[in-house]
Amino acid sequence: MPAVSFQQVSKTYPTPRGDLHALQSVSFDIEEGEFFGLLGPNGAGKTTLISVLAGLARASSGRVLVHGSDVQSDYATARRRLGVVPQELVFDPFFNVREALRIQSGYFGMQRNDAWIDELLDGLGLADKATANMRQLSGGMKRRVLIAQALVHKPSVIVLDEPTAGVDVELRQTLWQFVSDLNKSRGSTVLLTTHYLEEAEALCGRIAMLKQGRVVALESTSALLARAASNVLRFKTDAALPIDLAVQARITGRVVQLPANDALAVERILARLREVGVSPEDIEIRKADLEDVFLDLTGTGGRPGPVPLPGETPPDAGAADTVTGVGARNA
Ligand SMILES: Nc1ncnc2c1ncn2[C@@H]1O[C@H](COP(=O)(O)OP(=O)(O)OP(=O)(O)O)[C@@H](O)[C@H]1O
Repeated sequence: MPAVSFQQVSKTYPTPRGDLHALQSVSFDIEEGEFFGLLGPNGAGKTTLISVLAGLARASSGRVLVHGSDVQSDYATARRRLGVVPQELVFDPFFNVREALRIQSGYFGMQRNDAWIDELLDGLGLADKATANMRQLSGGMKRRVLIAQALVHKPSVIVLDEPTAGVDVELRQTLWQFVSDLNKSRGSTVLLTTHYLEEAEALCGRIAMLKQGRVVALESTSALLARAASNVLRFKTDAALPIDLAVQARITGRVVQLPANDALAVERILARLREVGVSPEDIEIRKADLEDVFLDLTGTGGRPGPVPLPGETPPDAGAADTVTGVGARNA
């Protein structure tokens, strides 16, 4: 039996400008013990799908099962098996960290849960904050508590909705270490949405990509990577690219990246640049990554969210991230 089964899930929001189809017949299963990634550009429907799974939103049609229990008709059983880490920082300011975790355990009818609470505090780097009031914690520490709260009832399915958006590298590493350990040692199923494609590539065995509420890819991470052009030519330039290259390029500020499978493709690109008088700087060839596939499939012409990949220029730092941006920037 799958850990999670999405069956023909649709969700429509009525808006003043007509119905908005946030999810359209989304169907896929997540098997027990999988580390599964849900990716998609902003507005693709990731949070809506997770809200339906967590019983926070009702699907307009279709159904979602958690270990066979329907999240609507058998909410309590399904919810017990889910540990959902929300995007927003919501917390009760009146309690200290340990109290908050004990109260959360109580919601699930778990008494004497302190051994597990200690393990969570240790694993998430919160051991010295156990008696700190929630109000006194930094944003990063509060996020760690939210994660601990989601895991306090030992759920078999862990759902992480962009848990590392805007958090520092240290927390990201602590979190991934901890969740990977749970996945490997306890066999927990993990469903992760993230804007960091590198993270999905490193952690997820299988990935679903959503675009405008529909599944556009559902494959193992390695199969998705195999879809990418195997090499990418990367260089810097201030000049405008000729349109035939611009339409294939991924551009971040001065950095241009073009699919180039073999030496001949590299030569052709360089010859074309010479022809139009563009001199590329810092030329290198790298292996294609998940972002290349993502851009190909979702056609967003940019990365999937506002968070830059490590080592890249943030999109709001004057970078033109789309093909049309090339013309706009360099025309
Ligand atoms: N309560 C709502 N009422 C109307 N429209 C909504 C509501 N919640 C979400 N939407 C719309 O549904 C679509 C999917 O939104 P959703 O938040 O699920 O996307 P997402 O993939 O999680 O995006 P992001 O990466 O930005 O978080 C968007 O067009 C969004 O504007």
